[in-house]
Amino acid sequence: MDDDITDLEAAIIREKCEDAAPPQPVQPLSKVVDDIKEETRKALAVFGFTRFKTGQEKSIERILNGLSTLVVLSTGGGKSLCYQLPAYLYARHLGAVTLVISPLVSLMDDQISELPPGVRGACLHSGMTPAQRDAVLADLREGKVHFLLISPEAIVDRSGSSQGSFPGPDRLPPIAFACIDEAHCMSEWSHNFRPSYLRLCKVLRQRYGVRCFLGLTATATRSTCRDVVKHLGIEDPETATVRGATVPDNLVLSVSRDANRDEALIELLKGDRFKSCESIIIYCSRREQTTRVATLIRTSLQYTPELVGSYQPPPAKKPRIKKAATFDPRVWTCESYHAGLTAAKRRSVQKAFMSGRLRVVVATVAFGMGLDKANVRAVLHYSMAKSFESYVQEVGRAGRDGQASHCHVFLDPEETNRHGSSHGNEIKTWACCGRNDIATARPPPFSGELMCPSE
Ligand SMILES: Nc1ncnc2c1ncn2[C@@H]1O[C@H](COP(=O)(O)OP(=O)(O)OP(=O)(O)O)[C@@H](O)[C@H]1O
Repeated sequence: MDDDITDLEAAIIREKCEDAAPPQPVQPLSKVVDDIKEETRKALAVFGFTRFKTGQEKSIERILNGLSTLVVLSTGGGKSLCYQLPAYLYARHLGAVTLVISPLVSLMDDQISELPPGVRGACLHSGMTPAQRDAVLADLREGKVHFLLISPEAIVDRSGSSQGSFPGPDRLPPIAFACIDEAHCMSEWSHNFRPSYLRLCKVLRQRYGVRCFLGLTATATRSTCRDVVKHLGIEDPETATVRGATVPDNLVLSVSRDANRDEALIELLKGDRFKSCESIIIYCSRREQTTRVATLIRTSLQYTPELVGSYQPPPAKKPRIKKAATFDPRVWTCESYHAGLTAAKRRSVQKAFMSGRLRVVVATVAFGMGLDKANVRAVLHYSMAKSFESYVQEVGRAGRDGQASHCHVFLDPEETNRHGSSHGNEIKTWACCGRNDIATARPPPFSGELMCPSE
C-alpha cells in the first residue's frame, strides 16, 4: 500500500498523525493502588529477589508515582529491574504497556529470554520476519505484553524528521512510561551519541502521550547528564537523578606505567592478585595486538613451575578449550577476540568464555557489549580505554556477582598523547583513588595505590 502513495502524500499523512491529539497519559499507579509499597515488595519476589540493590527502590518508587527519572548505575548495577518491575505492575493493574527503547538490537532477544515466569516482555527489531512482527503486535494489542523493547529508529526514522515504523497510539494499549536504555546516547557530549535519540522523547510525548520517562545509563558524565535530563523533560535534575557508585565497590582498581608492558602483564597475572582469577578479559586497542598478547600469555604462563608448585610436563599441544574441565588456576587457556574474526569464531570464543572453559579473552572493545557473566574476576586494560566513560563501562564487566574482582590499567605514554593529555592522568588518578563519582566529582589529587609490577 505504501508503495502507491507519493513521498509528498506520505509526508502529509505523517504530519497529520503528528498533529493528532495524543492519547491521555496513563495515571501514576500510586494513585490507583492502595498499598503501592506492598505491591512493590510482592513484585520483587516475583523477580526472585529479596532486597533491592542501591538505587533500585527509589527509581521504581518514582516511576510508580509518574515522575520522570534518570538512573545512573554502574554496569551490572541492576538497571533492568528499574523498568521491569514497574512495567509488570502497570500492566497487571492498568493493562498498560511500557516501551523500552534500546540501541542494542542484537541483545534484545537475550533480555527477553532471561525473564522470570509471569513477566512478559517482547521485542520488535529488524532481524524479525513479518510473521514474527505481526505476532508481537497482536500480543501487544491483546495486552499480553508487559514491556516491549524497540530500537529508537522504530519510533523516529533515520532522517530524524518523521515517525518510524511503529504503529500509532490508536493501535496500541495505553503506554505506562517509556524507558530509554543507554540514555547517554541522547547527549551530543556522549561518545556514542545517536541522532535518532534527539527527537525520541518529543515524538513519544506528542504522538503517544507519554509523560513519564525513565532514562538508564552506566556512564553519564556531568555534561551528559545535563543534556539527558533536558530531553527527558526533567525540571528538578538533582532530585530526579538516582545514582549508585559509578564503579562498584567490589572492584579493586589499580594502574601502572611500565617500561615493558608484556613483562609487566605476565608478572601481574602470576602475582597474588590475579593468579587465581577465574575469568579474565584483557582489552587491547588493536586487533593484531590481541593476537600477539594472547600468544604471549599462552606461551609464558602454561604450567610455569612457580604457578604449579611442582613440575608437570607441558601438554603436547595447546590444550583443547572444549575439553577443559573445572577451573584449575594452573591452566591459562587464552584466545583473542576482535571484529576481524569470523562470526563463527567469535561465537565459539564467547561461548567458551561464558561456560568457563576459556579463562582469558584478549579482546578489542568488540567483546563485552551486553556480556552478562557473573564471575568475571578481572578486567585488564593492556591499552587504555578510548574514553573515561568507556573505561567505566569496561571495568563494570568484572564482579557482576558482587564478589571482589580486580581491574588494572597499563598506562602508555603514546596512547596518552593520542587520546589527549588529560585522559591518561584522569584514568590514572581516578582508577587509583577509587570511589568518586565521575559525574559529580573532579578527580582527587593522585595519592592512591600504584601497582608497578615491573619496576
Ligand atoms: N535486587 C537484586 N538483587 C539481587 N540481584 C539482582 C537484583 N537486581 C538485579 N540483580 C542481578 O544483577 C545482575 C545485573 O543486573 P542488570 O543486568 O539489570 O544490570 P545492568 O545495570 O542492566 O547492567 P548492564 O549495564 O551491563 O546492562 C543480574 O544478574 C541481575 O539478575
